[in-house]
Amino acid sequence: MAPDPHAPLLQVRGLTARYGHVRALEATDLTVDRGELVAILGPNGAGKSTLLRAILGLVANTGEVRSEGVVLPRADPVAVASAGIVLVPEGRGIFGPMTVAENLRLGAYRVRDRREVERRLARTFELFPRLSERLGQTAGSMSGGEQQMVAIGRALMADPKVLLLDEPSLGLAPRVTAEILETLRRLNQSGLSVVLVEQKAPLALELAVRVHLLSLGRTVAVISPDQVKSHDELARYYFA
Ligand SMILES: Nc1ncnc2c1ncn2[C@@H]1O[C@H](COP(=O)(O)OP(=O)(O)OP(=O)(O)O)[C@@H](O)[C@H]1O
Repeated sequence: MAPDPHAPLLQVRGLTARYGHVRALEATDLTVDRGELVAILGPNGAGKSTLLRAILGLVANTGEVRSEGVVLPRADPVAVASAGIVLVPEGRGIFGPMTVAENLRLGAYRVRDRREVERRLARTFELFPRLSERLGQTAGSMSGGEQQMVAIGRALMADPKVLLLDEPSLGLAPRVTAEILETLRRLNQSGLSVVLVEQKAPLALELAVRVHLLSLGRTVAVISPDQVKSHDELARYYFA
C-alpha cells in the first residue's frame, strides 16, 4: 500500500502491551499530524515508556500503528524506524565507548549517499554546535546534557518524520533541560512532529498542542495544555 500524504504521520489504534503477565498498556489510541508536538503525561508506571516502546515494536503488543496510512509491522523496530518513526529512549541509549561522531553516524547507517550523511551532520551541528567541537570524544565521557544532545542528534541523523522522546530532561539541571527543550521547540517549529514523554509537565505543556494523560496503562484524557492548567485537580497534580 502506498503512503497517503493526507493521512496522519502517526496513528496508533488499540495498542495493548504486556510484559509477561503485566499489562502495561491498554487499548491506547494516539494520533500525531504533521508538525504537531504531542505530550504524554502520567504518574510513574502509567505506561508512558511502554507506549513509545510498543509503537516501535520493542515490547510484545497488539493493535495497529500506521504511518501515512500504511500499517507498520508490530515486531520489527528497524522497519518502524525506516518508516521514519524514531525513538530517543529513556536513558539515551548512546554507545559510551564510541566517539560522538561514531554515535551520530550510526543514526544514518542505512544511508549510502555520503553527501546526504554530511548534509545531515551539518544540520545536527547547527542545532547542537557543541557536538561539532567534541567529535573525537567518547560519548560516555560527555556530560549528561551533552549525552542527551548526542542521543537526539543520532535520532535526527535518521531524518525522522516523527521523533519520539522518552524523558529527555531526566537527571539534567534546569538550565540544561531548558536548552534541550528549546531545541525541541525549534525542531518542532521547523516542521518536525514530536511525541514527548516528560515528567516536567509545565515544560511539556509549554510546547504541546495536545496532551494525553495516561494512568495505569489507560488513556484517561486527551486535552489541550490550557485545559490541564485550568483543571484544578490536574493542575495540582502536575504542577505540585
Ligand atoms: N521490563 C519490564 N518487565 C516487567 N514489567 C515492566 C517492565 N517495564 C515496565 N514494566 C511495568 O509496566 C508498567 C508501565 O511501565 P512504564 O515504564 O511504561 O511506565 P512509565 O509511565 O513510563 O513510568 P515512569 O514515569 O516511572 O518511567 C509498570 O507497572 C512497570 O512496572
